[in-house]
Amino acid sequence: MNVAITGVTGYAGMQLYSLLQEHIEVDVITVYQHDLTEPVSLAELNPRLNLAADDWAYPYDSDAVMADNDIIFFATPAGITSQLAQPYLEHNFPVIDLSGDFRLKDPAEYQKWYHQDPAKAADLASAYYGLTDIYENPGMTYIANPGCYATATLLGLAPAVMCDLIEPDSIVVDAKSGLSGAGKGLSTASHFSQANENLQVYKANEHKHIPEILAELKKWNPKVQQLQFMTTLVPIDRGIMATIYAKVKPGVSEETILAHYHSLYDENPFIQVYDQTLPDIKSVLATNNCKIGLVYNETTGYLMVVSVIDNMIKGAAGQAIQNMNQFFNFPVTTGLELSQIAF
Ligand SMILES: NC(=O)C1=CN([C@@H]2O[C@H](COP(=O)(O)OP(=O)(O)OC[C@H]3O[C@@H](n4cnc5c(N)ncnc54)[C@H](OP(=O)(O)O)[C@@H]3O)[C@@H](O)[C@H]2O)C=CC1
Ligand SMILES: CC(=O)N[C@@H](CCC(=O)OP(=O)(O)O)C(=O)O
Repeated sequence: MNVAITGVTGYAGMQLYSLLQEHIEVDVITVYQHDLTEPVSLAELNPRLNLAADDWAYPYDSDAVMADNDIIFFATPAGITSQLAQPYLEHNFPVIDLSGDFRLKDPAEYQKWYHQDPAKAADLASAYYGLTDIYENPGMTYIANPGCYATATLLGLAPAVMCDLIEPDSIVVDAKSGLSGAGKGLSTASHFSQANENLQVYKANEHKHIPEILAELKKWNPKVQQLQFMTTLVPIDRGIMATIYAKVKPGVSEETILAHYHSLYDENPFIQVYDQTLPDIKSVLATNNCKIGLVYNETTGYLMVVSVIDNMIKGAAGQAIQNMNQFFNFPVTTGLELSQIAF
């Protein structure tokens, strides 16, 4: 098959390109770039790509994309696909959108959390939220790839919320991310001398993944109406750890909790549940895995869930490929049998 990517000069796009190069169902990857007026050498556009032979990058053109490809991936910032999606939606052409533009269903909510103009309500309604480890795509062509923090948090909470094991108003998430989560652009917070040897809490109660996470939790259990969610920038290249706390419901035992986590995830090749040791970030780096550790505190009645992912893979490019595999009915692990870094 032929795949198109736009945003290959960014972190997520670069990661996606390199994973697609190894995908056995992918014959041709064509890069379309927003600021080109004529084809340029791909090696020149992004010298960091590992190319067997040089290729071309083309000016972005939706007609050319649809004529020559079977699917397009957008690894572009928020506020772009809301402007570019229309032709693909009209033609039911498969899109995997790594940005947040089509994750929320309510345009006003998007405006509130993203501070940008939303896509049309009807277009948002026709997008599918591709949390692939939980949902099966019924064949919808516009796939909104989940956010990185949202993925770690939702996978960590799914059994507890779906099976009504925790008090619905007691969920607190303390999530940490490495710097690649912020993309290639530099800000004061991500400047080396500010980020190195430092921890920075940011976007307190304002993070755009809050409504995304809450929307799914409410679908799973309408009793969940709120979420306390915090994000911290940690001085590592990649990786997310979501440490989640929630009060366990009276009468729910540790064994019951473990049984529900194992029941939802034991058949999933990408998710591992731990009840003795807690997972760390390095153990998922360079993989599409999510490792989930559980600790129950009998004294306080709180469950702590530790959910770790590689933000660039499970949190972005890997999950995007999982969505492509699901859409085209390829085996779920195709192109995603990645070895963790051994150290
Ligand atoms: N980094 C991560 O861990 C994750 C990222 N994402 C999402 O993936 C998307 C890409 O993120 P990331 O790679 O980190 O971001 P980067 O800033 O690193 O890359 C953004 C890419 O989009 C391109 N771009 C910029 N402006 C436009 C435009 N107006 N039209 C089209 N393309 C444009 C950039 O091109 P140029 O070189 O010209 O600037 C670049 O290729 C974002 O929506 C992000 O939220 C999702 C989950 C995790
Ligand atoms: C460290 C860091 O800055 N992380 C980004 C992660 C956002 C992201 O990549 O998610 P989207 O796909 O929803 O944009 C942030 O907190 O905004």
